[in-house]
Amino acid sequence: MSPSAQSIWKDVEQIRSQAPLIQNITNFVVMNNTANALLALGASPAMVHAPDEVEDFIAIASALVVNIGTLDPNFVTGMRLAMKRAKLLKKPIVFDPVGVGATPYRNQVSRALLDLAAPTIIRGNASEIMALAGLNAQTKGVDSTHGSEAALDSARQLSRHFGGVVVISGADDYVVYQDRVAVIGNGHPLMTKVTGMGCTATALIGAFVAVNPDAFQAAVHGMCVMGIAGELAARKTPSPGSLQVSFLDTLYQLTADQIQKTVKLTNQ
Ligand SMILES: Nc1ncnc2c1ncn2[C@@H]1O[C@H](COP(=O)(O)OP(=O)(O)OP(=O)(O)O)[C@@H](O)[C@H]1O
Ligand SMILES: Cc1ncsc1CCO
Ligand SMILES: [Mg+2]
Repeated sequence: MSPSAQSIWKDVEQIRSQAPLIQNITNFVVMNNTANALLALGASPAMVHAPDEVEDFIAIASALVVNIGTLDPNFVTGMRLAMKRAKLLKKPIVFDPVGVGATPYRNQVSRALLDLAAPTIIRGNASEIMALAGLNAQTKGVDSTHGSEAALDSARQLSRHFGGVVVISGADDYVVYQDRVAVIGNGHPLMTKVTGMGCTATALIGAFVAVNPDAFQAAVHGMCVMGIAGELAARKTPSPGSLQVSFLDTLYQLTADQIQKTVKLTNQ
């Protein structure tokens, strides 16, 4: 079934009623933002990265989100253990290759993690998706220097190689799986002035894939809700500090009617 306003709302209701536990191994910059976004959506976040406990924790979690934003060797050990165990236990993995392409360390770690345990869903901006697919893409640290459509071929290639869903975020978001592509036109440019909105999108996808076994749908639903909440929040404020707060409030109060009226989703 193609994703639609109705299927988005069905998953939002599932998340609100089930409050799935989402294990996050994520970066120090966004830990608070993404935990609050998961709570506002209705999920139950836990930021757990110590190598000594990640394997035990994934046993009780419904999905694993791995984000390489503030990478260090201890985090990498935790990521390897958690991803391997998640694979074994058939728990979905969502991977965010923050800043890949910027340094050889990020490239090596990302490729090794993907080879160790192929994620269910990968979400990055255009530069990150292109770098991950092996293109020598220009990147400016954690920000993209390309429009999202520039990474479509790379996303298709990654999806074929790892067998999972690939999301390219940006002004338009693309969700790619095999021969399927969905385009989401929601969002607002002010969202790029709040740190970690991409990381937040990845975390929200973690909640959707925890309640929906169709990973393509889950990724589309997560990106739609992200974009809709950002767009509605930006109608209430012109500045990034209050956008961050308004985004959480909007997410918490999101209704089926708002989704229906705001969603800009094209299934290709
Ligand atoms: N120019 C834009 N116009 C409208 N919405 C946008 C724009 N850029 C980003 N967004 C929104 O912000 C979300 C986050 O995407 P973005 O590509 O900026 O992530 P990112 O670069 O990975 O961010 P970060 O690394 O800070 O987490 C997108 O899914 C989209 O909803
Ligand atoms: C700013 C920043 N630096 C490393 S991770 C991160 C959060 C946005 O990706
Ligand atoms: Mg990012």
